[in-house]
Amino acid sequence: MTEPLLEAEDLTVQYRTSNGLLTAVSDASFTIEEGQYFGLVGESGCGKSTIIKAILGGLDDNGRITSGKIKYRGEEIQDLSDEERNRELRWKEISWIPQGSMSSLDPLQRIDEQAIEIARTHTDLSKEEIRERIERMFDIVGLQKSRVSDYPHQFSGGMQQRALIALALFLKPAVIVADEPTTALDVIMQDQVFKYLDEIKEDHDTSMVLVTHDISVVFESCDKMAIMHAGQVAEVGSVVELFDNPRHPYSILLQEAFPDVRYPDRDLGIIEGNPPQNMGNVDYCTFVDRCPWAVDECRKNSPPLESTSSSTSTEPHLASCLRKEEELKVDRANERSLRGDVS
Ligand SMILES: Nc1ncnc2c1ncn2[C@@H]1O[C@H](COP(=O)(O)OP(=O)(O)OP(=O)(O)O)[C@@H](O)[C@H]1O
Repeated sequence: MTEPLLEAEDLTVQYRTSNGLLTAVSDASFTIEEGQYFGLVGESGCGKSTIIKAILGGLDDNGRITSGKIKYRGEEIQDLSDEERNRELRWKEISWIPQGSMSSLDPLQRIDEQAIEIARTHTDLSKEEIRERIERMFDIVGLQKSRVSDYPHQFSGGMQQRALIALALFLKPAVIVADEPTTALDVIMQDQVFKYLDEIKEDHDTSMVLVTHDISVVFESCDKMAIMHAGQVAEVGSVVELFDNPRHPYSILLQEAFPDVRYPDRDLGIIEGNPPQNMGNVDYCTFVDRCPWAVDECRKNSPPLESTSSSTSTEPHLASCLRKEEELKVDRANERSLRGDVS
């Protein structure tokens, strides 16, 4: 079997805080294959950006991978130095579209100069080819080609974000890591960027890790997804499978909370309570206090992320719940409180 393109294996990340160690990500595992678009979803604070930063080697100074591995094409990358990472991975292999462009563009260099510097370090493209590619990307993200020689400060905030997307994509990287990439853009521009992402996926077998709050974007654009809750991966599998047959209580309640065109008259559920701040090591299910189906056992151990019976040979469907094989049904009569019944 070939190695996955990108893999997180039992990844735990902790931050030092004035209250002690905070576990932002706990034993997270997932794999991304070549040509796969992978969505990472979950409430604010569940650890999505921390995972992205861990993949890119950009954790804040007080953050550390305390256990687990991140592999790229089978090679461990979590301990690479910045220099090794820049030389071997950045831009050409793994390219990053961050949430905000301000800290990512060099304010002292024109965009085309930045493109030339990146491409010269990572490819043997000629100056003309580089210019052609960055101009084509400018066109795609809705910027005038004639502006490739502008400095970042000559663009508006949204235009800077588009210039950054152009830089992140013009070398056709193997994996694009995108943290809410189009949030700052208007709807038409978002659509255009996603259309282009679909196009390069077809043409180059590009993969993507897409972090977003917007689950509908994941349904539209991704093949596979992980749903996170308070540092733990609740469930991971194909988007269709997770939507049609969620196995983790959090995913089941999330599905109830989102509008579904198939059931336009359905009342939407709400997920009561707030996710916990995980201080110290996590040896319990982080959803336990919000879960209508929790049992004592859920407080005693952190449930392993394991295969469910709906896994297929081509796409495992994993969930981290002791009750993942039971038919958990939301009690509709009591839907607002989301007390559940097991049938
Ligand atoms: N530098 C830091 N120091 C201490 N705690 C941090 C730090 N960065 C993140 N955290 C904490 O780690 C947890 C995960 O944060 P993270 O930013 O990864 O979440 P997220 O899912 O990306 O949230 P959002 O969707 O709001 O961006 C949160 O509890 C957050 O407060």
